[in-house]
Amino acid sequence: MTALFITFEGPEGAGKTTVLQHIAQRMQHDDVLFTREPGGIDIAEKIREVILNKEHTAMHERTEALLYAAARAQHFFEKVKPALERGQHVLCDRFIDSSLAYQGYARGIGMDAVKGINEFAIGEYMPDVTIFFDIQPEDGLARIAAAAERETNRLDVEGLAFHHKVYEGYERVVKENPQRVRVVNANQPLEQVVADVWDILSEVLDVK
Ligand SMILES: Nc1ncnc2c1ncn2[C@@H]1O[C@H](COP(=O)(O)OP(=O)(O)OP(=O)(O)O)[C@@H](O)[C@H]1O
Ligand SMILES: Cc1cn([C@H]2C[C@H](O)[C@@H](COP(=O)(O)O)O2)c(=O)[nH]c1=O
Repeated sequence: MTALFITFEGPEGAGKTTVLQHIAQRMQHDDVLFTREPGGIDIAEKIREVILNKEHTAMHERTEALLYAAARAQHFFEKVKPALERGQHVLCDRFIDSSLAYQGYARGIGMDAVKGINEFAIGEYMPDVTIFFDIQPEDGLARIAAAAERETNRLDVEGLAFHHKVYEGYERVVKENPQRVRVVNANQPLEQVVADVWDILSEVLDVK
């Protein structure tokens, strides 16, 4: 079976990281790589620290978009592409759709401009399947606020209007990519969200 690149997307606090942890525990395969953006590899984790640092309030939105794309290029060519070439499926917490929703739509740079930057960064590569965790921003942010162990970052602390724009950006991504993007209701008990994601993965991968 050809190795697949599967990405997990959604607003803040949607549950992507938690669900991925459950999937990783349940999955019996060693031919699956779990990773995340921004980060997943040393250089990209260092870029992550710069982007998400709450003290960096002066960061221009173009700088932000370029840093996400730079982290993506390093992570993609150093970790994701070699894994796919070895035959490993890759499950990645966030990818280019985050840039489209957050930088392209919510920051107002424009989705086409962000596509252009990313085309330079990683070429034409796109995920095979994307699972969108659908939750209203208020509900996701309330989860983060309730999670004492979760440190907030520079993007989390943007106002609610920004997070509503992020959600609208994702709605566009979902509408424009019906073949690639699968939507899961993330505002359900965790076990149900895990089960819904598992059903999609079972359909596209040979998992037990
Ligand atoms: N279905 C759920 N119901 C209730 N709480 C949940 C659910 N899924 C996750 N949570 C809790 O919500 C919080 C945020 O979850 P998580 O960090 O997995 O979200 P995320 O999508 O990765 O967020 P971000 O992208 O903002 O980091 C955590 O405290 C987690 O335990
Ligand atoms: C990849 C990517 C991410 N973001 C934002 C989304 C979140 O606010 C943070 C990442 O934090 P998480 O806890 O790991 O989800 O970065 C973005 O704005 N653009 C992107 O391309």
